[in-house]
Amino acid sequence: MRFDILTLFPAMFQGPLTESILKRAQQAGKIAIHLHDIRQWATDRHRTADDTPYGGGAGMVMKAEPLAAAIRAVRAADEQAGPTILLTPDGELFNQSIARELAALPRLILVCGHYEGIDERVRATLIDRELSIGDYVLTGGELAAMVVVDAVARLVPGVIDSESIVEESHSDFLLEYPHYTRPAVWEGLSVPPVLLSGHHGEIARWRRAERLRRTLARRPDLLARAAAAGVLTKADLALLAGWGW
Ligand SMILES: NC[C@H]1CCC[C@@H](CNc2ccc(C(N)=O)cn2)C1
Repeated sequence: MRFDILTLFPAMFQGPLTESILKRAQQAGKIAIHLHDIRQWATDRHRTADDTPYGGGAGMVMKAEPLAAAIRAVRAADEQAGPTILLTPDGELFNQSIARELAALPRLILVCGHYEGIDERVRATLIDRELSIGDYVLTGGELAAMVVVDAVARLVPGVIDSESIVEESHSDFLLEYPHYTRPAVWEGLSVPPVLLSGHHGEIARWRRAERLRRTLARRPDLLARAAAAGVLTKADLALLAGWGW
C-alpha cells in the first residue's frame, strides 16, 4: 500500500513513520510512505504557500495554486489511484471501520492543512474525503495524518500478525481483554489462574467475558453498536443479561 503525504513540514514525520513497526513494514516493502513538501510547488520568488484571507480576519489561508499543483503532481507520480484525503476537524470522524476500509485500498493521498485552513476551491475540486481524528483542533494536519497512517498501515496484510488484529480493541466494537506476562506474581499481584491453566477453551471464554465486562463498564455505546451489528453471541447476551444489561 502506498501513502503519499502532502505537508509544509515533512520533518515532522521523522520518528512515528521512521521507527518500529512502520519502519520495518517499509523495509519489507509492505507499505511505502512518500513525503511531499507543498512549498516545492510554490513557484513565486518567496515560495509562499499561504496568504491573508479574503474578507479579513486573523491568520493565513493555504493558497490554492501550490496545493493544487502538489496534489496533481503527486497523483501523477504513480498510476495507482487512491482518494485524496484532507485531515481537518470538520471531517468525518475516523474510526477502526474506516481504517479497515482504507487499508483495502492500494493508495492514500493525505493532505495536511495548516493555519486557518485551505482555500475552499481546492476542497471543492481536489479533495475526495475529509477525515477528523477527533473533536479538537491541532496546529496542523500532520499529527492527524500520522494517526491515520499508523492505524491503516498496521491493518495492511503482513505488517503485523493477523492473529493480534482479530482480538484487539474495536475490531468488533468490543474493547480488549486484560494482558499479563511474567512474573506470575508482581508486587504481590497475581495473574488470573485461568490464564495459567492451559485450558484454551476456558481462557477464550474468560477473555471474551472480560471484553464484554470492560466494554459494558467503559463504553456502553460500543456495546449497543456491537449488538446492532449482530456480533454478540447468545452466550454474550446471557452474560450481559446477568450483569443487568
Ligand atoms: N481551522 C483550523 C483547521 C484548518 C485546516 C487545517 C487544520 C489543521 N489542524 C487539524 C487537522 C485535523 C484535526 C483533526 N481533529 O483531525 C485537527 N486539527 C486546522
